[in-house]
Amino acid sequence: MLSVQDLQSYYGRSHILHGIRLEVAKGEILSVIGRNGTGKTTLLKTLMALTDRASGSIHLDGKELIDAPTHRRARAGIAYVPQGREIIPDFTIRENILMGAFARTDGCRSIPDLVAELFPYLIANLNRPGGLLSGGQQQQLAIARALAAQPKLLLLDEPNEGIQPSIVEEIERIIVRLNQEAGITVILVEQNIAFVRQASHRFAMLEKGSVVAAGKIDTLSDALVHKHMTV
Ligand SMILES: Nc1ncnc2c1ncn2[C@@H]1O[C@H](COP(=O)(O)OP(=O)(O)OP(=O)(O)O)[C@@H](O)[C@H]1O
Repeated sequence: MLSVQDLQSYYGRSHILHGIRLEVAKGEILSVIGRNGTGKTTLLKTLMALTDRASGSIHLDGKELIDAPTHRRARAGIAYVPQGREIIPDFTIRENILMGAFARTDGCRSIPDLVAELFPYLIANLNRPGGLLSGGQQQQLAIARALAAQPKLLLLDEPNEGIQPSIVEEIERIIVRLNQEAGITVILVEQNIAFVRQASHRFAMLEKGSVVAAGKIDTLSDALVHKHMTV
């Protein structure tokens, strides 16, 4: 479904990603792991055309997107949940969710059934301002906004960062459900290796902007984790 070849990415003169190669099959969860500062967020941003410059190839279902701006990638079926969530505090929950719907190509600006199924709390509170929600609820809102675009491919950047431990499991369950029940392909940046092992089909380990190990999740050994992730 997604094939990335020789991906280079830059912020100004800083060359951050060096020849990334990735393959993600339809229906998979690919987890991108690695130490802080190795380029995981930059990889997701580059897939969404949000860095200053990039080259290489990003094929989604056979369509080359490397020169496409962000809105065209959204319309091609990629949705992004950024680290820090970036919801608009003064907008209601409904308005925040519907922002995602502008990427739909069928002109429909409604809340999809999947969002209602996964996030009953949000649906019961559609007129509350997004800024009044807890961190975990805001994360749910950011995921709901992305799902309102009815994406094929969802990019999730550390969805459990800064969230109360009691809510983490709920977010994890939602990620697994949207993959297993709705068939949405996911690229997940995640620090929790136990969850990576439980939820993902494949992994890619980054170091200094390059993929240093990748494969089926059962090949993610403790030795690999220790070598590339402990400080
Ligand atoms: N806007 C920017 N301008 C210049 N350099 C940046 C910018 N954003 C990130 N970088 C640099 O790019 C490199 C990769 O950062 P990135 O945030 O992609 O890493 P990461 O693996 O996601 O780390 P973390 O887990 O801390 O989020 C780092 O050296 C960082 O300092």
